Amino acid sequence: METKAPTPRAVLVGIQTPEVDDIAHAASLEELGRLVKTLGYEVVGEVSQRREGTGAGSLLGSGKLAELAALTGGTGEIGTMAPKSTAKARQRFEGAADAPAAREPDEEASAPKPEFVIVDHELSPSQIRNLERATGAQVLDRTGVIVEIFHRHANTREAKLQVEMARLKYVAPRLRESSGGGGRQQGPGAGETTLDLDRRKIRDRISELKDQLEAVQRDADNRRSARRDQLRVALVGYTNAGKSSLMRALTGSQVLVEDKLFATLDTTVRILQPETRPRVLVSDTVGFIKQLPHDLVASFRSTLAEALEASLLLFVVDASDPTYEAQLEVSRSVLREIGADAVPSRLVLNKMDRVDDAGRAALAEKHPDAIMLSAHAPGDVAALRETLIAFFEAQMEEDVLVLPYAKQGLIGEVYESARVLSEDYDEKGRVLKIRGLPGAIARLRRSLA
Ligand SMILES: Nc1nc2c(ncn2[C@@H]2O[C@H](COP(=O)(O)OP(=O)(O)OP(=O)(O)O)[C@@H](O)[C@H]2O)c(=O)[nH]1
Ligand SMILES: [Mg+2]
Repeated sequence: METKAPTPRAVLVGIQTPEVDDIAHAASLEELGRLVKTLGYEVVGEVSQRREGTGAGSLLGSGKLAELAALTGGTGEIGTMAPKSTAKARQRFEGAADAPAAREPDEEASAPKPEFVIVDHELSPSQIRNLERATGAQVLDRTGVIVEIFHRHANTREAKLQVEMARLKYVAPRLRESSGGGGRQQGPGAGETTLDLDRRKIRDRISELKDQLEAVQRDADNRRSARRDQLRVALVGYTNAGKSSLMRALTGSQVLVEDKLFATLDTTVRILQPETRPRVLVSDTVGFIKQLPHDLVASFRSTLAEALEASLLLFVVDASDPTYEAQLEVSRSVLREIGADAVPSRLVLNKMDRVDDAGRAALAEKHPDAIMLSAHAPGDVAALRETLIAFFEAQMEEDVLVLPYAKQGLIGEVYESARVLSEDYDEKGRVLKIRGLPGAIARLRRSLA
């Protein structure tokens, strides 16, 4: 009989810095917990502390560190390499404002100690080392968790290459001498430590990955440019906002919907249903999250390119989430970073079925131009479809094209990219009155010339 590997257990650690309010701090830890669950770990405890910053060598004050170590079965000591503790004034702020642990660990005597400490901030390699010494557990930071999720769930070749690259870039500075290693290499490359060697291997692999990625991305760019001038809407927004749910409802496609962070890691493109002429393409994209590691932003390239080339962005927001504004700001800033803020956009306040009347009124006042809906309400989705169609209709122009008899093969392309209002024949060829986006009409003219 096969026995299932036990679920790894993890303790979460969060620092509440002075600029973060209680709601945001709790939401951040809750989100971290969901990320950790996505990794398949069980969260068994939480240690939280108010501090001026997250830069201290051991992250936590000594008391909190001891509390954490008690949970994981560590010594609470980081040894001689630990930097000195904080200044007096800072200790006073921290001491006064110490938050109690939000969740108590399992008291079951027989329960195994958690093997992981997961910290809600980006840690330096030395902070990770210090925390591992003190807790005896393996330490991961938020970035590490996100990189790991992407690593496990990436599907397409492009996503896999990008994630491997992001992962290596994350791992390289955190490499340390293995306990047996640290000696000098013999033979070629002598004088290099094993650590240097590992780092060099990683550098080589990264440049190899870069080449492969460029090739894959050229293909993707070609596929995208074939879709240029088509009517394209991209669903963008924070993870778990309901983008894939809307995608399903709008296109009748079976994309994955899950109450899980980062359910979608690849971009999908489907046709708006019932189909229009010309048809509207809808893209579902990977969700954003706060403190997205920079190298992973690059790995969102396909999603972002999809967004950049869309005619319209729908910013999907979970309006029932108390921190929705911060989430919206995260999505906006990622898109701003790549210049997609020039693309016309509409705010979509989703999950309105979970918002009460007072909340609805407040949202309507704050975002008068937003589309409020529930992806689960067919009437709402039909109204959104009409809104999309009207958006494109307003940008379309009418024109007359002549399709020479020698180029009748192109008739399919005309019907694909524009709406044909009438067809006539004269001595030059087929005369088509069409309605479509100016870009699409210009492209048709070029291929007919
Ligand atoms: N109550 C309610 N739940 C919704 C609504 N839209 C989506 N959900 C739920 O929210 C969860 C996340 O939905 P998804 O569509 O997977 O969200 P997503 O934005 O694609 O998430 P990622 O792919 O992880 O970025 C699922 O459990 C959905 O059933 C809605 O309008 N109302
Ligand atoms: Mg999704």
